[in-house]
Amino acid sequence: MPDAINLPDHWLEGLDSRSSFAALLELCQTLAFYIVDREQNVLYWSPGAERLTGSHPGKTCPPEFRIDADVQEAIPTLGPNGGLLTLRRSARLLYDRHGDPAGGIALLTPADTVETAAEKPRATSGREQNFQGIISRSPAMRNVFQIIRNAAETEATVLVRGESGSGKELVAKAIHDLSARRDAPFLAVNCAALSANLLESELFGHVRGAFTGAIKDHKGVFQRAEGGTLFLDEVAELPLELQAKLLRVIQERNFMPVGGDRMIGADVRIVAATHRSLREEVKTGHFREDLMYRLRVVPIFIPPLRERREDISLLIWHFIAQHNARKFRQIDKIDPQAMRLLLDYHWPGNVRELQNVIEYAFAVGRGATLRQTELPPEFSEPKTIAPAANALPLRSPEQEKQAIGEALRQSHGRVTEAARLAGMSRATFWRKRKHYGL
Ligand SMILES: Nc1ncnc2c1ncn2[C@@H]1O[C@H](COP(=O)(O)OP(=O)(O)OP(=O)(O)O)[C@@H](O)[C@H]1O
Repeated sequence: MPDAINLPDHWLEGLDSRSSFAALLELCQTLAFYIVDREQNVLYWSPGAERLTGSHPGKTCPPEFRIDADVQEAIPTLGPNGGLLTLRRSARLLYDRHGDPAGGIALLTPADTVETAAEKPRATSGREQNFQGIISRSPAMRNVFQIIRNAAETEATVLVRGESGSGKELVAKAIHDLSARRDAPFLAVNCAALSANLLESELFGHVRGAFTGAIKDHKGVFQRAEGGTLFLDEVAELPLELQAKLLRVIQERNFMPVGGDRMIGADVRIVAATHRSLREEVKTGHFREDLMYRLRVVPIFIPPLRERREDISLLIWHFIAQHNARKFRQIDKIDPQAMRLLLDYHWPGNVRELQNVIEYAFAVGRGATLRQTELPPEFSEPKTIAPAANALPLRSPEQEKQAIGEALRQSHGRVTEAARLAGMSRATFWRKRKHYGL
């Protein structure tokens, strides 16, 4: 046991214990520690402890974490990646003012990295885990955060690449919010979601009489985002004729509305995104090479969630906290089997899918514990780990069209929900919907 800490009695007696304790806890949040009461209820589980163990145990202290004596020991527990983790635990009993046991406080450190523990909290400090609303503790994402910070200081065009639901729009928004353009609009357009004509009109606007139905002038997003940032999602889907027009805006900083007769200046920063490799699209003749180079001045790659598994539990608790705040149901514990399934899942729909899974659990379940039975059906099917994409070719085009139509009906046109019902990412859903003319 370490030496006792001797502080002057008269000074200690003059302290307000409540605020002093609160100040101490606040200062130590990045450390992994927790406090239980006499009944072994968890009173406090620090963000550092949540990071280290990958979860919050809820109200009742798991057996391995009980504090009923002053101890220094190694304990095995389930780690953030679902594997077994050995922790070193130093626990102390706490006493009330009558000298009776009132619970305890314990500090946790990874048993095998005690020497480097001093650097660890810095690398995964609370600030780094929530960067402009992007929750992550993975080293790859910390790299992304740094590129966002640097790119935001410039006017460079950014190309974000990542699978559907991996957070590309969040990255674009973060760049906008950190840039000098933050007080001007941030507008997003999904290039896969509209037909070529509608997309042209949405991007560049049209004048009255430009085509049947153009009953009045319409300002496109390039005009409405004046001074701000335009997020062009699924930019690889942009038809070739519109690629030429986009290239012109980037080079000349002006454009012509559909049916117009004068150029309009465009002061807009472009952040584009794609789930495809633009290089491959260039090779197959679907994307202009000159435009690719103009767009990918600063390329940012977001790894899929399955490649940053340390983020899974963090995101689960993040979305649970968001739902808890709505007060319909409070979840403060995840059944270990449910947690194991969540940690092992392949997450083809990335963070959006995880968000939906938590929403599903809140909708179908009750009580303080998230149970296995509250996870969507794909978690009880034997092949949950296989990517959903593998299953798609099993459907004939006719079946697929039917499935998409049915999903749209069931979800009353809510695309995110419909995509989930059809077992596709939202981007794939949009593309296929367009393909089948639904
Ligand atoms: N790291 C993250 N932290 C918190 N929320 C996230 C994170 N990544 C994604 N999300 C949430 O997941 C959802 C999908 O994110 P987003 O729309 O940015 O993905 P995307 O890659 O642009 O998807 P798509 O290509 O389908 O448009 C959003 O609700 C977003 O807030």
